[in-house]
Amino acid sequence: MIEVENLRKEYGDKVAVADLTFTVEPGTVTGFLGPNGAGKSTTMRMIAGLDEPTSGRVRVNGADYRRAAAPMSELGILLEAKAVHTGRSARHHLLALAATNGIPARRVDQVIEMVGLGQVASRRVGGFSLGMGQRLGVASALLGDPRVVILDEPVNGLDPEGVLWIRNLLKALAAQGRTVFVSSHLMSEMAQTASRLVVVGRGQLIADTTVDEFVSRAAGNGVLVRSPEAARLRDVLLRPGVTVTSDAEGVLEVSGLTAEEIGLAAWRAGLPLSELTRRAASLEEAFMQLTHDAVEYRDTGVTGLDQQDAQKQEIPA
Ligand SMILES: Nc1ncnc2c1ncn2[C@@H]1O[C@H](COP(=O)(O)OP(=O)(O)OP(=O)(O)O)[C@@H](O)[C@H]1O
Repeated sequence: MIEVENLRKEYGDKVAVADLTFTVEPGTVTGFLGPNGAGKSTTMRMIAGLDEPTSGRVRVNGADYRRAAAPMSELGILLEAKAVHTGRSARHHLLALAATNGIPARRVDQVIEMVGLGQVASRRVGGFSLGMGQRLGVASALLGDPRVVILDEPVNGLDPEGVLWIRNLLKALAAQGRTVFVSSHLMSEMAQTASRLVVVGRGQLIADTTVDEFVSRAAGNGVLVRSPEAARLRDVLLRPGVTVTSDAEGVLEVSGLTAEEIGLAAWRAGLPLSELTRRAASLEEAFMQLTHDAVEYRDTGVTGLDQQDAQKQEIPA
């Protein structure tokens, strides 16, 4: 379990993380979302004890992680992908890490197999592709068989097979009862991997909830109804708490009623239906709506995530 309490990080005048409080529970994958510069990496680094908070505190498995007797068995972390320039082989890299942390050498072979690097374990890490480097990073994070796993943008630069592999790995780690906390810009990927979300914007908490509840908060959830008697149907459906809009003749967008309730109401009124489709906002739509005010780097007219990502590349590191 990760407990974050009133966590704050200031860099001079800049408040990177503003009094964040949330808990990440074991047994599920929790996604960590937020626009660029929202404070995700800074928060993850503070959880891992790599950055000192300005104030507030973090507990990993109920204790101060930095004082743990065997830190690698408490927490494993994969930070944002960086090229590793080393002449060592993957196996030697992991063996060195294991030796300094009192981890038996046989565990190195286990993690190498687990991440699918068996064929290339004796190759120089400096020549690894980004995907192979990510797998090595995951192997390092899992080396101590940690109860808590934190991964910052683990699917960055991975091909579809690598993305699927990460997704299944994270779910398997959570199913083993571990705490899995993962940041990603890929909303569709997060929707398929995480069941809970912590969403931040400008260093502040926007949501700490399930993926389903987060998506249900967004506008765009409703039922599309097509009927040759749309105007009469609209009168039948309208009541307090129900919204009916129409952009085209014969088509209604209804929110506040389920498809079943609409179908029953139409049948009772003797009105024909030619379509009844439940529409759910995607996680991406929900994210865009609910973090709209918290986007730090925005040009006028920019609304899409892809454009935000493009901007991210323009921001100096
Ligand atoms: N070492 C630092 N010195 C000064 N400012 C920093 C430092 N590290 C981060 N920041 C600032 O703190 C804010 C939060 O950054 P952080 O990298 O944690 O965000 P993020 O949510 O991980 O963003 P991204 O999704 O773009 O990686 C940003 O405005 C960033 O510019």
